[in-house]
Amino acid sequence: MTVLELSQKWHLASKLTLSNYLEICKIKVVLMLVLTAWIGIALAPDMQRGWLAQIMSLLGIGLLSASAAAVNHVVDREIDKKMARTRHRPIATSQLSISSALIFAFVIAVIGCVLLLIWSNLLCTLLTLGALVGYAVVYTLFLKRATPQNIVIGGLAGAMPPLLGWVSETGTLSAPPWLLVMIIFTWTPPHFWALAIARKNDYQRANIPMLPVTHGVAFTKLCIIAYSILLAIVCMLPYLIGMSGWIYLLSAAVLNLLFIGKSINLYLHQCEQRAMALFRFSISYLLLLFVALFIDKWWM
Ligand code: HEM
Ligand SMILES: CC(C)=CCC/C(C)=C/CC/C(C)=C/COP(=O)(O)OP(=O)(O)O
Repeated sequence: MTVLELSQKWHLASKLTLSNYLEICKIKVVLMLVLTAWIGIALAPDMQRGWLAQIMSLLGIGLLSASAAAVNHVVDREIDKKMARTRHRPIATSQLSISSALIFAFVIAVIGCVLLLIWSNLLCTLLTLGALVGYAVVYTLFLKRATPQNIVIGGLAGAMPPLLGWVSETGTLSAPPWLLVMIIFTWTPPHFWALAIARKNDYQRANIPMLPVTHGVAFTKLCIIAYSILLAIVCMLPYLIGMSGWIYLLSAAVLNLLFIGKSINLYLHQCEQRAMALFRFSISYLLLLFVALFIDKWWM
């Protein structure tokens, strides 16, 4: 083998390893979590910490979220092997060993904690660690396998980042960021159940008690409508307490009308593609809602 061939092989192997590590971090989800944490910082009272401290805090929150995602991949490897959507994952296919994944998760968690301790504060570090344990242990190891309410309760961990961002800035707990947590908390069930309807057979095969498996698709669709209405109500709270203005109110009204409309549409039609479309819409919805919160705060 020539030196050129060897270097090409090494290049390919390292690219593959990097993409495996990125995959177990659930990088797109983590980017969304970091975005919501950033809005938490942007809406908090300005503590004159400067942009470097804010970026480092977001990096810390992102690293701890990625660590939680990596642990989820290790804990769920047997389930992942049984589901069409997840059976190509690096740990499920043994492309990445359990020990490498756990060492990786530990190292990035330690770096994340150090960043948060240096650039934010102890309360933010502890709360972020709490969210990590909430997702990687409480949701993944216990709730996911135990009850169809798994994602309702477990959703709290993923809903925490706006509060984490706010606390990284202020060092104290206060009421306004909890409203943002409540928004993501209420958004999570329709976000996930839409996907669970489309992937019902996967969950059935893996023996995971997701709502469409235990209570049927029609009931799950009704729950999605109920949560989308609740979400619309919760979304009004930032305006009602004077935290956000009319740009946010208008954006939230349009987005929620669309969400409710699409949920009702899903109930009225038996079509797997509509469920996937609602799942994808839920992601754009959250992105646009949080961008609207930001624009509302900084353009007025
Ligand atoms: C317990 C709570 C949650 C559950 C059970 C859940 C479930 C899922 C699942 C199963 C997927 C599909 C992943 C895949 O295709 O491999 C997904 C995708 C996604 N979720 Fe969630 N989710 C939750 C919370 C959140 C939160 C809090 C956020 C952001 C704030 C979020 C953002 C996203 C995004 C951006 C994607 C698309 C990822 C991609 O395209 O690769 N999720 N979610
Ligand atoms: C520190 C902090 C904020 C932690 C939150 C971590 C985090 C990555 C939350 C996202 C929730 C999520 C993607 C759940 C899906 O898990 P699943 O196992 O049901 O989905 P899967 O089958 O795709 O793995």
